[in-house]
Amino acid sequence: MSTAVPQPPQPLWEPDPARAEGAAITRFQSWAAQAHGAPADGGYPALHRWSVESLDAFWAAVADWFGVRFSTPYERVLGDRAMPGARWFPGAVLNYAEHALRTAEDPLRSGDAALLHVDETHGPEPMTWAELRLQVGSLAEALRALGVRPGDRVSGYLPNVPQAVVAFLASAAVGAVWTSCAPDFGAQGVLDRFQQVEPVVLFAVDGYRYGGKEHDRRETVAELREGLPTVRAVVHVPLLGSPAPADALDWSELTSAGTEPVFEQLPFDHPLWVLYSSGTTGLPKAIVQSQGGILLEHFKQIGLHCDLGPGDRFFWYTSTGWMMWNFLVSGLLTGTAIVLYDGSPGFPDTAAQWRVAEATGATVFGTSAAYVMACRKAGLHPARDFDLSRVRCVATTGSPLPPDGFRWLHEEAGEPVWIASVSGGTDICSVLAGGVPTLPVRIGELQAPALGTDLHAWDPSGLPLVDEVGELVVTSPMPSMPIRFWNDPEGTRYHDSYFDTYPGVWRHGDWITLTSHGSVVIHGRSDSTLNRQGVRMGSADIYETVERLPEIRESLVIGVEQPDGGYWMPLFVHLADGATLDDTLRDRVRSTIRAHLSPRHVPDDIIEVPAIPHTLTGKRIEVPVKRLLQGVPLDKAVNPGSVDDIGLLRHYEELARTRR
Ligand SMILES: CC(=O)CC(=O)O
Repeated sequence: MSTAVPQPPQPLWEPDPARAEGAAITRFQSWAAQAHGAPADGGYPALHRWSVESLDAFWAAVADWFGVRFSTPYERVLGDRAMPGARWFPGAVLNYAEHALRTAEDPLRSGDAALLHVDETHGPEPMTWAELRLQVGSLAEALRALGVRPGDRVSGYLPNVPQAVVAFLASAAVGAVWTSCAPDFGAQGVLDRFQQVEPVVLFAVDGYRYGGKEHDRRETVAELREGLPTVRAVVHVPLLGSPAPADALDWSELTSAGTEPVFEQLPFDHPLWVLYSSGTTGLPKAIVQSQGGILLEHFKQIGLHCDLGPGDRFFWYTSTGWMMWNFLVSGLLTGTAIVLYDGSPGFPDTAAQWRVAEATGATVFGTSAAYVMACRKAGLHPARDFDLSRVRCVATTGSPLPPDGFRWLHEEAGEPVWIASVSGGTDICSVLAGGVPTLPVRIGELQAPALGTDLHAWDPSGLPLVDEVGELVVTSPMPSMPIRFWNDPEGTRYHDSYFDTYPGVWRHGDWITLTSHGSVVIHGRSDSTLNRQGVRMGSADIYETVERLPEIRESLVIGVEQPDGGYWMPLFVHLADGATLDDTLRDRVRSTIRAHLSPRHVPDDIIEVPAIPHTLTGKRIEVPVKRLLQGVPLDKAVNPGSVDDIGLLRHYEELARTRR
């Protein structure tokens, strides 16, 4: 039997040695070797090992390297390392927004662009660091005058526009807890989120432009106001130019006083924002991350892994309803200008995002793997048709980038472009594995686990696997892990979301392979969360909406990753007596979902089934159905003893066979 170690596949791309030498991560390693005991040799693998074996030294080094301003110093790096419940930097006091606006204090930089706003009607409109700082300062003062205090929630029903960044930073400056939804969410979707956290202020647009059309949202905003009795003030953001309703405050009046910001000094674990992640049952999880935890995690990820700094322009196509928006805004931490594109990814044509990258001089351009595949399918030639000479990295997320996506980017996105396929999520508002500017890129692989991320692939009994598919686990705490879920006083939902499979160990819910050459391959969700174009959606939302229709007795929605990188999201319906699944009913199902949730929630197919299978405790069976649809045989996909009617599952097994 041969014991030869498998040879890694040939790299698709390797960093230019001079570039690798100058990368922040290389300089960080040399400095940390002197100042914090990091290994001077062994490159990224050695640095990564040290970062997870010496968590305290690593995170102290990150804080030092990025010059984190602790207005009261920390007593220790990790007070308690139990998961959940790790205590980071006890005693430390700071403010996230102060760091995001630091560049404005530099007279040589304050006149540079901090934000570049693009929409479907205009090219880049800059806002300088000085302007951003004063707008944030003015709005923070206005929020205080409205009685907003640290810990109060401030909500935004806003697209990806400068006003959203200003409102978030002003909230963080005051110590309020930010939360946002994109305006393509229907009223019920927003209320399911915001009602959980009881905001005192609502920033809301009158509408937005998307796909060449204006979408008036004033009626939805009225519904939100009705459904949010805790809101004391509504701030009207007139994107479509409509006047403020009589009882709403005017955006420009609150932001034009020219006031220097006052940054509330807050404990490290003070909540910064609430993000939402939809599960399979109940309301979306309301995930709370801390000011200090996000500050350090994003400094590391943006400064070291994305290699972003002053002079860079960071564009990620996102909406305010996805954590990539929060990640994008953190580009400001490293003095980088961020590109806010508020529009359709495919308007006026599929090339839209490349056009934005060209127009803004983006140096790191992030998008979804699905967009890359759409460009490939449309036969685009971005580097031929646009000046992408400034783009040095194209990053993708949302779903694993398929091998053809790597090849296409390598050929069509300009030479030599670094392809960073990254994966993490809302739960940590960051990246667990992805880009490293000093490592080679191999087709279909994420370059490596991120620094400070003790990532492994485990089998069901908790044994580590290499070169085999396992559950993605993180065995040491990370600062951006949730401090808690909102309205989860005992921490039960938080615990059950990540820690019920392997006690004390974070189970992320992805199937991965950790390769023997140190890279990571992601195979998709190991639970049944729907994840379409990077946006996680709860099946529960869809059931709730569809089953309001009298013709639908029960439903089941599944998201299936396809071998070609696509995503198939069928909705199975068990009809009420006498109902027929004809085109009229199909249209009604689609339009109900579109109106109450969003266009993204609309299924690809609606398929009638004789009944929906359940567990013995009455839960709809999603994961086994997904596995059946992926071709796993019935006896491997489900334990028959746990199902109310095993015969129902044969239907899905058969469907998978006929679809192949
Ligand atoms: C970084 C990510 O993992 C983003 C996502 O797909 O949710």
